[in-house]
Amino acid sequence: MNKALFLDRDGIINIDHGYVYRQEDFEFVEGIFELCKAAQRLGYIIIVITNQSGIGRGRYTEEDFHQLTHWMKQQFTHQGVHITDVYFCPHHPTKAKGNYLTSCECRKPNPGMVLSAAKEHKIDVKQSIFVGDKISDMQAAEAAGIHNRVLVASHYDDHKQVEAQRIAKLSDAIAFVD
Ligand SMILES: O=P(O)(O)OC[C@@H](O)[C@H]1O[C@@H](OP(=O)(O)O)[C@@H](O)[C@@H](O)[C@@H]1O
Ligand SMILES: [Mg+2]
Ligand SMILES: [Zn+2]
Repeated sequence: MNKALFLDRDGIINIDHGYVYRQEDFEFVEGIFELCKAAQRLGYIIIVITNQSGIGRGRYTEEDFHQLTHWMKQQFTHQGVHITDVYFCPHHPTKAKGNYLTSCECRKPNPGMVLSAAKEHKIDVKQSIFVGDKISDMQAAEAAGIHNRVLVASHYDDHKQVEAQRIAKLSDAIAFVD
């Protein structure tokens, strides 16, 4: 069984400027490469779990997302970090168009993407860690059975009750990877 570092994307890997889909708007968060390198050294595989309702909302296309993802993975490769897989949810239950308008199992706070990743990559969730910036990340992680949950402070934190280890900035997450 593998253990994984699950990473949210917007707000954790890159600064969440709102529905980012172009390289020029993709700004890496300070400390992300160091966090990934530390996790890799300890034997974690790295999986990205991201809601991309911008696709369903018609702001950008799946092709735009895949192009940006390809580029993002290259940047990690240049830093010596291998991203094993990227899971995304293009849906939204009320704001999306056409077939994207659905209450799916993959959109966080639902655990669908984490569960698919666990199955496809033989991941033991109990040995894994999820780092996110929204309560919905922590809810998805909890529902998937991940105990080691780290919530990085962001303007999204509405201080709802959620069991997570709260940290001020991404670089503090390294302490929870062991
Ligand atoms: O943080 P992750 O899961 O990687 O991605 C979140 C994004 O898809 C977007 O999610 C949106 O929320 P809604 O999807 O509209 O609720 C907003 O928060 C956007 O600012 C944000 O860019
Ligand atoms: Mg986020
Ligand atoms: Zn979905």
